[in-house]
Amino acid sequence: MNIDQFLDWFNSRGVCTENINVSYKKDIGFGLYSSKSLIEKDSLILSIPEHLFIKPSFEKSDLTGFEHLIIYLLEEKTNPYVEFLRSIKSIPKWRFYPNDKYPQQLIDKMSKHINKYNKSRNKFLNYNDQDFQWAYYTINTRCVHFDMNISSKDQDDNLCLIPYLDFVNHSIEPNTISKYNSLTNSYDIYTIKSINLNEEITFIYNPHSNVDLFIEYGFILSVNPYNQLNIEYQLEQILSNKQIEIIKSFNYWNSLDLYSSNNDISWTIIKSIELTYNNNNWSPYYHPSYKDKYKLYDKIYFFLTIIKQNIEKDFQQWITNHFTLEKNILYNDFLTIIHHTSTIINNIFN
Ligand SMILES: C[S@@+](CC[C@H](N)C(=O)[O-])C[C@H]1O[C@@H](n2cnc3c(N)ncnc32)[C@H](O)[C@@H]1O
Repeated sequence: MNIDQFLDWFNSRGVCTENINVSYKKDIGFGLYSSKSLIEKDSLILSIPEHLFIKPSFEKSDLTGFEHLIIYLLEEKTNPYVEFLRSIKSIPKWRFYPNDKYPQQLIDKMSKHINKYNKSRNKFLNYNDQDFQWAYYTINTRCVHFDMNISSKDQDDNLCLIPYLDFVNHSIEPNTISKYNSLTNSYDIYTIKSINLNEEITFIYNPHSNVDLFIEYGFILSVNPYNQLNIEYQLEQILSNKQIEIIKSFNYWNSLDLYSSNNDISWTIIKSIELTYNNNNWSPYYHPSYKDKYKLYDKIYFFLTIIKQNIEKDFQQWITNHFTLEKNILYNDFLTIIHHTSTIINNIFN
């Protein structure tokens, strides 16, 4: 089914789309664009009624809501929206190149992603790989959060697919927000800026870093304030197993990320680094002693130097014909975070 047939069907459902055009662009795929000369800020531009949502059925209790939606896509043969979705490619590009020597920062998250994928894949062995991949990634890249009013608060149970709303692309400087309206039982899009003719309508999916966007959706942004650098495996290199156990026992082995826009460095990271030189008087609760201030400063600085060297090495090894642009952007993202963190450290200690 092509886009015009889908839009004919969708328009026959009675949704008002007079403010909006659907267009296709090479790098971003389909998207929604303003068809009015000017749409004012705070306008309701699209309202999709709940009866058009595709929600998980929860017929089988061993499946998550996400997996129920996969079954729906695989089994549904008459819904024109599902027919149309079959023509859209949603599989992130890196899944086609498993032999690239990706940097550790990507590998850690890719492994988590693949583990989750395989867990679902093993529950659906009666479908072939190609169909399953299509259904899995269609849900993964297009569903939205929706409170199903069930006891489970797991995000994989509280989601749905919303035809047409799923044409909206992601931006970190969006011109709309979308939310469920429980008075009208519809998912609504409101402008948060005025929008000119032909301007793309965007919202922010989530404050995703470029690594997350690359892995989950297959694209990255040239500028992204939500970038982060996970330093778990780097900390594992400077801490002994016993020290890691201590950190974990206080529930500090989490939020081990450096950020490109935060103006602080996380307490759990400071405490982890302090432990490398202060085994005897270390306490999880108190600030590092003032007299050791410069020691801590030196250790953090040294640690940042090691992280930088590891990243440089990792990216040199990532020889790729498929991701030249992504490689450059991600490399610069990480160096920017390290530089930003150095500046924070300087401000804290000097
Ligand atoms: C919810 S769909 C949006 C509609 C989609 N473009 C389409 O062709 O149907 C999400 C997918 O759109 C693409 N996308 C969304 N925002 C993007 C962006 N800022 N840059 C590049 N691709 C984007 C990615 O392929 C992502 O997996």
